[in-house]
Amino acid sequence: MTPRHDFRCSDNPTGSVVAVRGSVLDIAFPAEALPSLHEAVEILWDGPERLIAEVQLHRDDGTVRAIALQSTSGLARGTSARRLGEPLTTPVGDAVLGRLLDVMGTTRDGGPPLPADVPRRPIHRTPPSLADRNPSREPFETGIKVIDLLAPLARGGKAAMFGGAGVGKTVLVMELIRGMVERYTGISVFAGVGERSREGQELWEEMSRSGMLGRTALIFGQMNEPPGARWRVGLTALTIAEHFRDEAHRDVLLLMDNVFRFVQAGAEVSGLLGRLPSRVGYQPTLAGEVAELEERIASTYGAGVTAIQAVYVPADDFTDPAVAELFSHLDSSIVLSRGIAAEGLYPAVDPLASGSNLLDPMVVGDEHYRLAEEVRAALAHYRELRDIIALLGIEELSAADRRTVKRARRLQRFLTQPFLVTESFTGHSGVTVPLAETLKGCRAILDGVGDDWAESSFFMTGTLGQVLARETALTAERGAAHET
Ligand SMILES: Nc1ncnc2c1ncn2[C@@H]1O[C@H](COP(=O)(O)OP(=O)(O)OP(=O)(O)O)[C@@H](O)[C@H]1O
Repeated sequence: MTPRHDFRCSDNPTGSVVAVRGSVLDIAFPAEALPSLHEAVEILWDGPERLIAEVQLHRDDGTVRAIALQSTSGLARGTSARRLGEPLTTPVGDAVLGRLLDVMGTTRDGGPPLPADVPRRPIHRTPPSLADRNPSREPFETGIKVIDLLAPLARGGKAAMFGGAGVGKTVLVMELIRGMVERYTGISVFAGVGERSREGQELWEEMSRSGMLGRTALIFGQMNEPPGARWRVGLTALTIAEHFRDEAHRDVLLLMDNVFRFVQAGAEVSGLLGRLPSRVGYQPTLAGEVAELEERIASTYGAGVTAIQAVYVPADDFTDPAVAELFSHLDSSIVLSRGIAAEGLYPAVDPLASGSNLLDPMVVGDEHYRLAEEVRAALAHYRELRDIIALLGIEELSAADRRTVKRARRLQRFLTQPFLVTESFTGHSGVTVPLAETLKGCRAILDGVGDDWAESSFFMTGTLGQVLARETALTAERGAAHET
């Protein structure tokens, strides 16, 4: 059998397309020159753009089955194909900063093409060995209260936002970009996987407005592109991030929206390749494909890759195999809840379902750890009491339970926060809150400091000081109304 990564091909012999089924091509080659798995093959056609396919399986001694990365519309049987002798490659290095690229590394921002001598790297690589990985984890402060308190992100770690349609994943990822990239001195790489194509353009414009574009590379394979492009675009972005980590020793912030679309594209490819589906119709290779991507997102002793990913949860079903598979690779999981979003409590982070490996007294310290536990306990108790309140009314609760409800509701509201990226449609100016202020505020609420303050004073604001300022203004307003 041909070795998996033997890409030698001395004379680049040509083959011929023998079957075309959408994105899947069967290509015949001379038996002694059969391309290796993952090798790129160029289809020599006169179509609108260069057509590259990646070899996925060997059908027999003389035929490979490959997945095209561009549209194959108009491609006829008998068209010639040429081995490229290497896997798909992407341009890397400083030249890609400030540019919007597709899965092949072609510029899509309307600007000039990249210089011809820009270095390129294959998109398939093995992850760093365990000995080369840096296991140290320090918290990465985001300025978003509920995340810093209950699901702290790790510098050089992996985090994901999970949620069904329209619960605020993209808004949260955008807010993290706004809040973090400004303070962060490293490089950012944004991978747009299978989402709306206008989002790419908007992000590019937003980044150039805020002056962050010079430190960012944007790689897009959106929902209008063929499954091959959506499937491989994550690896392209990751390869660019790895180059900055390994060659320039610079910290990289890798943002991916949306990783579920990567799994979905893999399922489409698997079906097209003729593999039998597995659980819930997913590809039988689901776990391997997710691991191939996630295991490469790693920090080495030279520099770290901090990854923030958005994960769409189909039909709000957290037991979905793709979602469950992704959960197992993360340091921090931020779960967004439809119920909380429906109450207007944004960011709609579920405090009980979200968590982080960093929430350990050895990492965040005793005080933070205990406070997070107390906040969770109060919110969990309130959740239990809600049914009783709905049936019998709050008066039926004991005095202690009524106090818990009062404080839990204030905590819930205190953990909401107006975002910088939503200023234009909510009318609230965005705030970021230092962790120390978040801890101080939660401690005070748990100790009953705000028991007599109006709930609305805690809603969509920043520090406890800002809550108090609102409360004071409200009291003054009430006093004035009373006098007239
Ligand atoms: N923090 C927030 N503050 C105010 N409104 C918000 C916030 N987050 C989300 N929303 C509201 O929810 C809508 C959907 O958010 P968003 O596009 O981020 O969802 P999503 O989970 O990415 O959805 P999809 O899966 O459809 O891409 C926003 O347009 C906005 O109206």
